[in-house]
Amino acid sequence: MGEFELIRRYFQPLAENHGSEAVVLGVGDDCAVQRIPEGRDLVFSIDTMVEGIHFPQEYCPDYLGWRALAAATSDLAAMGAAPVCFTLALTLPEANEQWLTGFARGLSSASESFGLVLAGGDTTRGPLVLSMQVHGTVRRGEALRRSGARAGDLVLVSGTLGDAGAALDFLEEPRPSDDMAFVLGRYHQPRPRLDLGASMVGLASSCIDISDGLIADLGHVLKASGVGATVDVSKLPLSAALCSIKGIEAARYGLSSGDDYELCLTIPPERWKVAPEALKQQLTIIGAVEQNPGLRLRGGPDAVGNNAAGFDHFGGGS
Ligand SMILES: Nc1ncnc2c1ncn2[C@@H]1O[C@H](COP(=O)(O)OP(=O)(O)OP(=O)(O)O)[C@@H](O)[C@H]1O
Ligand SMILES: Cc1ncc(C[n+]2csc(CCOP(=O)(O)O)c2C)c(N)n1
Ligand SMILES: [Mg+2]
Repeated sequence: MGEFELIRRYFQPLAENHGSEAVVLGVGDDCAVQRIPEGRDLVFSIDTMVEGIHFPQEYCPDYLGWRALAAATSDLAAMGAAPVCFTLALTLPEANEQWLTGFARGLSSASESFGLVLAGGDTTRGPLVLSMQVHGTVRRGEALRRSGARAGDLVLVSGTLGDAGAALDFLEEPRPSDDMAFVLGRYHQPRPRLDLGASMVGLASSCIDISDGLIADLGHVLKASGVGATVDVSKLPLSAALCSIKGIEAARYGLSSGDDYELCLTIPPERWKVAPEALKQQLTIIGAVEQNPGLRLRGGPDAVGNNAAGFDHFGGGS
């Protein structure tokens, strides 16, 4: 099977998954063409996944297709953007039909589930690496940014934290318990918080998605906003499964492990008061923004440290 046959067989069908009026021209030409509606801004981002770094060697291709698109799409959720389309740059060691079938299946269900149509890409031979560029739109000037947090704002997170990080210990488990199966599901099939992000436009003062752990990602918000915060570790939303698997260590996972793709937002208290009940139910208040720079943790077990700098691909060297 040649390069063009591979694209036609496995990826062309995704381009026809669900027509989007915004994609004027998709797979097959030198570029795709996207039309931006009047009064909206284009929001776009690219993320790469490398075998052995972001996913294990010999990883299930169905999960890989889903996870790679979910991780990239989570950045659209963090900006409050509505999803439109994505491009896929895929480097493969070989054209294995069984692998490609699984990968295209996982990618296709993620693309339908998140409402993003495949608009183009690039296919090359080499070590397994994939990059996805996602495109969305948001009302002009209203994209949620990292830089808008102000002293007095509440710090909120969606869902539960630490599950996907805990799953890394069980990726090879032949007979996982129910608790293990729960955290594994959170690692294999993360669900970017697109609806929540879009609903927070005009309400949140800042937003980031948690790909790298709460301490690291909230740290990016605080730095970009020129403020600090105190987080009450006893308020962290932790799943029953994580608590049962990790016990006293659960809070450490909630603070510093990545891959959950939940949102961390800040919001002025007067806006929180009038926020719709349906939004409040998806979020947990974990702390408050302060003038004094830096992140302070209180209310946690003694074992909890504050030094989770996040994953740095070039850190630790000279
Ligand atoms: N090679 C690069 N060239 C230009 N800008 C870059 C490059 N790498 C990263 N950036 C920019 O740096 C900023 C931070 O990137 P980073 O990848 O850490 O954020 P993220 O995608 O939200 O997080 P994650 O990749 O952990 O999901 C982004 O604005 C990104 O566009
Ligand atoms: C097999 C395996 N080992 C470790 C991890 C954890 N991990 C790797 S990179 C990263 C941060 C985001 O990276 P980037 O900044 O490049 O987007 C995280 C949380 C994983 N997901 N899979
Ligand atoms: Mg990135």
